[in-house]
Amino acid sequence: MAVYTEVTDEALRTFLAAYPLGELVAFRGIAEGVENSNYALKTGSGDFVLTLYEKRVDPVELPWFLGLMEHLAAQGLRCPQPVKARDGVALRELAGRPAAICTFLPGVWPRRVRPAHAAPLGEALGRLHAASAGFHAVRPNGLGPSAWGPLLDRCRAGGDAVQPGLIAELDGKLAAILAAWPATGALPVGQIHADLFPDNVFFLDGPDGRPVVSGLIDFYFACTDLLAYDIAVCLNAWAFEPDGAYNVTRAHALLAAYQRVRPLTAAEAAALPVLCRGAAMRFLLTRLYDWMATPPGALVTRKDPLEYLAKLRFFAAAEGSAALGL
Ligand SMILES: Nc1ncnc2c1ncn2[C@@H]1O[C@H](COP(=O)(O)OP(=O)(O)O)[C@@H](O)[C@H]1O
Ligand SMILES: N[C@@H](CCOP(=O)(O)O)C(=O)O
Repeated sequence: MAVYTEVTDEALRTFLAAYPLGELVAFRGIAEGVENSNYALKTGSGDFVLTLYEKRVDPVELPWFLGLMEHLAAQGLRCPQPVKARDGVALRELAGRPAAICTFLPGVWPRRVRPAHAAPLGEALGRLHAASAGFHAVRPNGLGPSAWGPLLDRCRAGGDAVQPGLIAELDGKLAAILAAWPATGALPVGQIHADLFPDNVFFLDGPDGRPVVSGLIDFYFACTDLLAYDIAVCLNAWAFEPDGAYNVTRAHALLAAYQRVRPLTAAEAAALPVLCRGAAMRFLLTRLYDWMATPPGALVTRKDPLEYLAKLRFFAAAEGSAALGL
């Protein structure tokens, strides 16, 4: 479910009249996604995605997100490119919501991650970081280490009902992560995606049948943070098998392909284990909070926080970066 705001044909036609995109040919709501309302749009000029930004996105931040996507697309990265209306403005309003049209990307996201996805993903992440180097506006990570304590506090009352002993375990693990977190200035910083999960990476089959990245989407958690933290997010999201086992071969392929674009510094390589623990903590906490805050019967499917407890435990026990595939 991800159409929270309905758009009438009439409102859409009036909205589209501001753009040089030709006549509306087809229009349908996209069921996937959780944050915003997305519509697939076909006009005389081609295929587009119309997004109406819902309550969880702060409208003040939208120019930063759209500016980053515009910058990355101009650098040749395959990501949604915001489309400007005739007056040069991409961020507009529709049905009482901030709204924007972006280019539609071909491909599908992998429902089942395979070893062959790892190298193209690593390369795409490296390219994203390289392409973002010229984008200088800063957006602090609202879900970075300083947010984890307050988020854990908000889960304190109900967390142990999800799993007995959970809150005490997270208190201990969070304290250890924060104590080992890299000092400011120790690692390279840049624009990161921060949520590059399989559902945000589209693939097509290349000429040899191997998957090729056809697009990266959903930049609405993007921020200015440690580049290597983005790798840690990807290892969390892509390197585990459905049975919970860490696939070190797949992780190695991801890391090696990334490093062909941007080699890691020695400090980044050494910090990888704590960055992976931090990324596991971040997704565990947001899932735990959503798990407790989402009322029964809500249309959004809740994501399992305990999947990330298992990942956090794995990273806490792993010995060094080599055990993670570096
Ligand atoms: N530029 C795009 N090109 C093609 N499909 C897109 C594009 N943007 C979004 N989508 C589709 O919309 C779905 C939800 O988008 P997403 O940005 O993940 O939403 P949310 O932020 O609400 O989670 C995606 O899974 C994809 O099917
Ligand atoms: N990737 C996060 C949830 C964010 O959802 P998205 O649909 O905006 O990518 C998680 O798995 O917890």
